Amino acid sequence: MQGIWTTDRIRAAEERLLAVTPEGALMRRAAFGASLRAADMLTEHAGRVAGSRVALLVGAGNNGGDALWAGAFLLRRGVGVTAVLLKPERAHPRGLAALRRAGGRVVPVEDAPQWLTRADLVIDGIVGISASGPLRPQAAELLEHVSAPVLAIDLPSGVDPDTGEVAGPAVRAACTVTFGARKPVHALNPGHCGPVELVDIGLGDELADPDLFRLDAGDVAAHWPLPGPEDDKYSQGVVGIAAGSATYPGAAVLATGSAVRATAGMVRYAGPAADAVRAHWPETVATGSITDAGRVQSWAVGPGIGTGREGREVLEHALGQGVPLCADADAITIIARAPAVLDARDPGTPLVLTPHAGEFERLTGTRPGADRVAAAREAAARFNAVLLLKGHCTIVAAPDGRVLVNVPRGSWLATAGSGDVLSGLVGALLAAGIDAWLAAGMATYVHSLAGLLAARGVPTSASAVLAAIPDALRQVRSPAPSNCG
Ligand SMILES: NC(=O)C1=CN([C@@H]2O[C@H](COP(=O)(O)OP(=O)(O)OC[C@H]3O[C@@H](n4cnc5c(N)ncnc54)[C@H](O)[C@@H]3O)[C@@H](O)[C@H]2O)[C@@H](O)CC1
Ligand SMILES: Nc1ncnc2c1ncn2[C@@H]1O[C@H](COP(=O)(O)OP(=O)(O)O)[C@@H](O)[C@H]1O
Ligand SMILES: [K+]
Repeated sequence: MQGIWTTDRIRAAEERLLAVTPEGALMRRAAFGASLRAADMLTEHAGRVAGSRVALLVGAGNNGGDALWAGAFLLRRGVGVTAVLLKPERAHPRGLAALRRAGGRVVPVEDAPQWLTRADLVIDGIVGISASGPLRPQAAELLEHVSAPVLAIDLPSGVDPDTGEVAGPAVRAACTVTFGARKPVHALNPGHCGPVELVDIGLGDELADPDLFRLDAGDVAAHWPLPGPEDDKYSQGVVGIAAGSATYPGAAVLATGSAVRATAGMVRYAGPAADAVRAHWPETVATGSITDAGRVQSWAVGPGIGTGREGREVLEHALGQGVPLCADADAITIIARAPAVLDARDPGTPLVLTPHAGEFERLTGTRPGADRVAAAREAAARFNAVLLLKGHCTIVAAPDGRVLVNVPRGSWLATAGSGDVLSGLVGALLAAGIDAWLAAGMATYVHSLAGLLAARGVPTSASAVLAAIPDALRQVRSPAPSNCG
């Protein structure tokens, strides 16, 4: 698992490390890493390093210092570097001296447009982890003149470091180079960060447990249930799906199908769409009513069941079975309207709730807001459930405070029915006995990878996402190497 630390924690760790490191050493380490990345970008976008032109946007803090030092390193490689100082009197003194020594040009903000429009690459050192609020007007105006690719130092300026919120003009980076540890913004706003490269500055020993996690392919591969020599169809966990209706059988077909694709264990379906489910997935055991469904090790309940009395009875019955349960879609609305339905649950039995923002509001009374991690964490504690908050970046919070963030692979899953596919995946993993927080995270990871593989660059559908689950699992089990992102 990748760890992610909030800026308070990073700052505290940096202070401890700074106290035992020669002055300026950390910044030079960080800036040297940034200059290597900048050189790669110049090769990629301008076809050369020596002879290319870089503009630095330099704010008043250490983030600006990083940019100045990176500029000094690039000058040594024959790059023409111009620094635009937003607050000349507060520019990092050592960084500025290094840039000048190396032959860099320094210009005031008024002259910036001509240098920005000519640049092959812009380095954003406006603000880093100490950013507060939207960009100040002077910095915001400068961004209007940027057309070259941007390398963000530590994080894209204008994006909140801890929540990823954008409340005004902000840098949209082609790539971000960060130092010491990943910060929440990198997982919560991948669209503004671009691929994120981590430069080691020796912070590791100063960082304790992460605040957030991000799963990688290895985590998913290590825990994904595969049949072993001793297994049979029951031993891997039987998942029950209660979804769909006679009028809307699609949700049932999608949720059941994704459970079928996800694991080798048995899938039971219970509900009014049994005929449609059998027709699509002959390997399922389908019945018309949840009371005849037989034993399962988990339930996924909700997509398309309706929010009336029948839906409520189905949910209550499933909650009363004492097995882990994923409540999605209509099941969430039922809980929101009649929280007493949860009385049927044994509080020790794992529950996963999978709201999108609208369902979250129904459930809790408020929109998730800018700090989606805090919102998901609070709701997880309040409902004593794993709370999977859907969206471009999906947040998975456990009632004990653990949170993971799924960094999406594009927006391909913004298509009708893709949530039904997710609930089948979660249900299947719960049946295999996997910790509910991890199960929800693994399901989300594979769901977004399946979305990418289904789309291959063009709009896709929930059925295609479902069909891509096996390929996603194959890829997870033998991932392509990557050092960025
Ligand atoms: N402390 C360390 O050991 C290291 C720090 N590093 C760099 O230092 C950065 C943090 O530096 P600082 O704590 O000095 O602070 P920053 O450089 O992140 O920002 C502080 C400055 O930005 C201004 N500012 C804040 N919000 C703004 C906004 N919305 N619009 C415009 N200006 C705004 C403030 O007035 C202040 O002058 C990191 O992000 C990283 O880039 C790296 O050099 C690695 C080592
Ligand atoms: N812009 C987006 N980028 C990435 N994933 C998205 C985006 N919009 C939605 N998703 C994902 O697609 C799924 C949609 O689920 P849901 O809202 O329940 O839709 P439906 O009810 O149509 O199935 C969720 O997993 C969500 O995280
Ligand atoms: K920055």
